Amino acid sequence: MRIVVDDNVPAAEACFGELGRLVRLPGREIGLDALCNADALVVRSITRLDETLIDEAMAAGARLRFVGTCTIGTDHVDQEALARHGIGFASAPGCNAAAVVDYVLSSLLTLAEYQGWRLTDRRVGIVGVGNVGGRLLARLSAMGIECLACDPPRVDRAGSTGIEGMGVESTKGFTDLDTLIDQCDVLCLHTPLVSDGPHPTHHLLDAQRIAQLVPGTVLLNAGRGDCVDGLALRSRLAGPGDISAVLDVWETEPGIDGALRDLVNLGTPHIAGYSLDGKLRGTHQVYAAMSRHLGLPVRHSLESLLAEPPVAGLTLDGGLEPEDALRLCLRTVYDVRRDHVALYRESRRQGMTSGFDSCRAQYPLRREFGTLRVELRAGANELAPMLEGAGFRVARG
Ligand SMILES: NC(=O)c1ccc[n+]([C@@H]2O[C@H](COP(=O)([O-])OP(=O)(O)OC[C@H]3O[C@@H](n4cnc5c(N)ncnc54)[C@H](O)[C@@H]3O)[C@@H](O)[C@H]2O)c1
Ligand SMILES: O=C(O)[C@H](O)[C@H](O)COP(=O)(O)O
Repeated sequence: MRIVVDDNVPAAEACFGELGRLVRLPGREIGLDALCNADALVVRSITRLDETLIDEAMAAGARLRFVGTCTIGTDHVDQEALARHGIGFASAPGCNAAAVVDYVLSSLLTLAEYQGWRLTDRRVGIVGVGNVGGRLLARLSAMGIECLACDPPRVDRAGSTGIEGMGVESTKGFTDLDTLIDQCDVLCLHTPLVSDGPHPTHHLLDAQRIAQLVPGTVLLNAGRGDCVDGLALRSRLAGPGDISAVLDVWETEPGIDGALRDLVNLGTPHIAGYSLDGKLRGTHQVYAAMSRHLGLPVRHSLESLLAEPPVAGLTLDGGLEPEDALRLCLRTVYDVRRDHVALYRESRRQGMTSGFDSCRAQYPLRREFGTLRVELRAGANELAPMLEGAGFRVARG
């Protein structure tokens, strides 16, 4: 069995090695030739598997039996075409959701510091309340931050406008996007890219909605680049310049708009979910699904793949403002400024496309907030709710 695996999938040898012979390829080079010579494919979001490519490969006699994407997003794979050819498919729902929430908190706390405001004084609107948005809602609410949420497909599915079952009380309930735009200081987009149906997300934030953003709003997109009209955002930032923007995802990745990159407050190369924990969860979820598809046992546990974090603990004494303490803890684990600087440096040095991709290919080790144990001395116990809410493991003094 020949398994073609994206270069950027960690621990593939440990997981898939016993299922077949591995061939590593850069994700953007997995095309017709690879499909025609593989029994299974393990990809990430940069490999486009559309209907034409799948049909062409199968018409050319491909023996492909299984495709797995070690990512949450699935808009790069035509699942109907795979099913039509009897090819098994699995993605990795939720695998890197915790890392995306870490990214959002790191970004917002950084902007708050630079611009002189406190996150606890802001109302946050969350668009798309699934694995990522739901975790963000839970963490922000536990930190005492007021949130509004918008997720029309979820409301359709639940048949109500409430927030039942989300375990969150400080949130008033689900509402529509225009209310979020009108009433929130921060707008976080965590929607998949959906082109059709009753709730499409392509240019969900179009020119009209971008014009409606209240001055002072922070717009953060860590869903898919096409959910925001990049040209309209560029005009708003270049013109009045009265809003802030954090972009992890961009239209036309990896060849992103350099003018927009220069205008956003924080710009990163689609790495919000790039914790080692998140990537290994993705690998393991696909490995487990492929094993089941082949009728084989799942021999390796996720825990066996994860090493100890480089910094496991931190001790805090009293006297720190809660948001300063939070910044200190989160920067011990992950500091978004590193990725922002890397994108600017590498895209200037190598050009936009290569710079964007090289930051992702050579991504440094990053762990999740949940790997850090924060020990509080007696006088610092008041910090516990904020730090626990943000996702750290806290031991009170
Ligand atoms: N930047 C990154 O590194 C990164 C990492 C992980 C995921 N993502 C992206 O984030 C997306 C969301 O991830 P998730 O794990 O939460 O997915 P999910 O499927 O668990 O949740 C997505 C939610 O968005 C909602 N939604 C769909 N259309 C909507 C609309 N028009 N308006 C409002 N809400 C809508 C869905 O009902 C669902 O509840 C993924 O599809 C992926 O594209 C990006
Ligand atoms: O959908 C996802 O899981 C993320 O967007 C993913 O982390 C992006 O990383 P890539 O697949 O591009 O390596």
